Amino acid sequence: MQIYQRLTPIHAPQGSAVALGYFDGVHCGHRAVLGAAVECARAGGLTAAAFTFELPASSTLKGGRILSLPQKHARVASLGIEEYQEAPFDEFRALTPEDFVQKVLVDCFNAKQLFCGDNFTFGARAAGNVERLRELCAPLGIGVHIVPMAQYGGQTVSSTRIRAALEEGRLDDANAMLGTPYAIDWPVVHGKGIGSGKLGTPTLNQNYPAAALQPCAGVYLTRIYLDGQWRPAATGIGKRPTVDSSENAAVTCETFVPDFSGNVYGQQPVLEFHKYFCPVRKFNSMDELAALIHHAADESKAYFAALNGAK
Ligand SMILES: Cc1cc2nc3c(=O)[nH]c(=O)nc-3n(C[C@H](O)[C@H](O)[C@H](O)COP(=O)(O)O)c2cc1C
Ligand SMILES: Nc1ncnc2c1ncn2[C@@H]1O[C@H](COP(=O)(O)OP(=O)(O)OP(=O)(O)O)[C@@H](O)[C@H]1O
Repeated sequence: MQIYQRLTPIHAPQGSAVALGYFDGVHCGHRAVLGAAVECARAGGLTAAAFTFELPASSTLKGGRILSLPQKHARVASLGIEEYQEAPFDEFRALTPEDFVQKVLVDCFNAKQLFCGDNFTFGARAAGNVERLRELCAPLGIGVHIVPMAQYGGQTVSSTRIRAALEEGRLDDANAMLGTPYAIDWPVVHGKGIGSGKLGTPTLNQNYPAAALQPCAGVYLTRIYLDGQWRPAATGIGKRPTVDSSENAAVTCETFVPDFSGNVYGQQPVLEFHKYFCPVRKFNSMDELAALIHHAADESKAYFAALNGAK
């Protein structure tokens, strides 16, 4: 997938089928929109493209990011999108709906077919909606396709609902709406050395950047991609009350990978979250904390053994 970080003409000699939106999480609704653009492009000899944008790290416009950019890109690319435009929001935020259609969709995309959900808005102050998009595109011969809104639990799937589910510890709901497990790939950083020391359970620390959405504190059954294979693991997200009782203790994200030893500092392994296991607690001793970590790791091994056995 070719990624453009500025508003640039893409490679679309026969024109393009373009999916439109922010796509944080690349959830099942987004997949339907992106997938429809890919299908249309393949059937009609067009280039499969997506128009999205990047917000400054400090922006609260859309809430904390569900996925890192590499994770977002990997998921969009896996759906078959060939050309991906991810301009800074400021490059087009002031365009009128008319200018957005001309300068972005016509000049940059050579768009022939557009795909979005019925809540898509565009142009300065989100002045354009899907009816306006249709009005502006009809005289240009550009087709506008509104993809039916994906539902979960009787309500429309949205990035906002997924953020709430992750923050409330409802990982099953978040994963069902995402259509694939929630995952992170933050760089592995050094911890305090307690894990490999007193605790006897070395942990791999992948702490969240400020702009990212942080799921609910807790212990999770996870799997991590290391040295070319998926390995069952157990992850704790929280303030580590057993080892740090200070009020403003940092929240860390630490993963114990049983039967693995290796130096992965600086790498960005993908860590998938499969089950919420239990809350983080203050234990009376390091032995009790170590027992919980081993127990969670055993549960994770059993969970993935059962999952792989069922395939
Ligand atoms: C699966 C798992 C569960 C954890 N649960 C807790 C917990 O309930 N309470 C707690 O204080 N710390 C918990 N932790 C964090 C440990 O305290 C932390 O991994 C340990 O202190 C090592 O820190 P270090 O990486 O800075 O050396 C957990 C860690 C893991 C990997
Ligand atoms: N449930 C859904 N089903 C189908 N398409 C959707 C769904 N949700 C959003 N879309 C469409 O996918 C594209 C990207 O959506 P976008 O990321 O802008 O919003 P969202 O998922 O509704 O999140 P938010 O909660 O931030 O509004 C848009 O075209 C939007 O209309």
